[in-house]
Amino acid sequence: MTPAARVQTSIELLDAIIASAMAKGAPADRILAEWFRNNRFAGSKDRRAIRELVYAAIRACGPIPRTGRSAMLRLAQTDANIAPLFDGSNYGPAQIEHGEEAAEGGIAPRWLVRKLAGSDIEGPEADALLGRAPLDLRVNTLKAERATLSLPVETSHTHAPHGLRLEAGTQVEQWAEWREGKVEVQDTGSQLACLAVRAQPGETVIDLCAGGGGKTLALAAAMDNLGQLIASDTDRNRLSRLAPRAERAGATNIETRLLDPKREFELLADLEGQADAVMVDAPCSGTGTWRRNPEARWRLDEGELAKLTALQAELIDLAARLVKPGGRLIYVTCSLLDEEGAGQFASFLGRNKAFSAQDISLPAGRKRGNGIRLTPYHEGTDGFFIARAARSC
Ligand SMILES: C[S@@+](CC[C@H](N)C(=O)[O-])C[C@H]1O[C@@H](n2cnc3c(N)ncnc32)[C@H](O)[C@@H]1O
Repeated sequence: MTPAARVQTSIELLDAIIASAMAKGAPADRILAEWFRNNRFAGSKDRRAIRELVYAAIRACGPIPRTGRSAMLRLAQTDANIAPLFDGSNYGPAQIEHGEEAAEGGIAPRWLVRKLAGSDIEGPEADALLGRAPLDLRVNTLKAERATLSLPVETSHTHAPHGLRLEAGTQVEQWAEWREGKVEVQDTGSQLACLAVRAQPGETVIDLCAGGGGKTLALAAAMDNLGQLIASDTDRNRLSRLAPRAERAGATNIETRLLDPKREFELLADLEGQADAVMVDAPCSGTGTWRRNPEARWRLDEGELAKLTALQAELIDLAARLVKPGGRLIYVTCSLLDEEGAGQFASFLGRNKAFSAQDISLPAGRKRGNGIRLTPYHEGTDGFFIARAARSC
């Protein structure tokens, strides 16, 4: 493909991504993967260039752009190589018309920029939300040790005790060490969140919103496969990904429970007041993970955010019912908005006097409210709020 044809293809893909974001449909990476699958004429260099262009254009626009072309024009304002490719050639984009408008730049839609600023995420903190995420691994201590594991590429240690960092884009899934379950792909922030659980061998631990089980696997390793680890979620697809991952990781103490939305407690009733620890890795706006999903900024609106904060409150209250006297509740969110993090947790403590916040000391992070905040700018991780509370005996 010519460079101009790559730009035109990226514009068309951006149109599809914008439409999908407005309809809350497939995410950008799925739209790209499908296009690459259906258009085999695009070689690996084309695919890499198109992916770069699409994501750079998404990052360059704050509010949702009207069209893919206006998004690409916005990118052209910051990258001088792009405007000359609007050359009107056969497969290239039409020439730029005089006065043709580019999409608006910025970090996010304005209402969200205001909310982030209200949570002290502005300036370089806000800019870093749209940076490029590195690739982090967690060494699975059920099968290997960080100190002795040898891997095909150079890695550096992260703040997490079993964390390794390597160049983004490395195809770790092709390594024998990955297939053998010695390493898992997991952001250092997620690893630190699991550390805050302090899961011990022999305990009863519940990962209430386990999703595909990224954190469950870290908890199984911390428990050395001893004790009861319950992974629950309302999403059948996500939860079903856990079994093959657990098998590869050699994690043998996990029980999955698929919950019914609004009737979550029914399937957990036998655990009422029984758990040593319950982690709520709550569904959230994901403002801390925009480095990986920059178009997620365009999917969120104030109504959606209000629904999420209400659900988070319900899930913390549900978790509290499962914690035994003397046990602990760990609240985690990959959002940097206080209403989903420090504020949400403070409200929980306010309405539930049996719980008191515990100081958590993690190898990285700064105090925020009753918990710890991690940000891409300061800690180089995804953005997280992590807090722990103990139930009185
Ligand atoms: C932040 S994600 C969890 C990520 C996961 N813990 C991991 O480390 O990969 C939040 C999860 O909450 C789940 N969820 C949403 N509503 C829920 C509910 N009512 N009860 C339990 N889980 C819910 C979502 O399906 C999603 O998997």
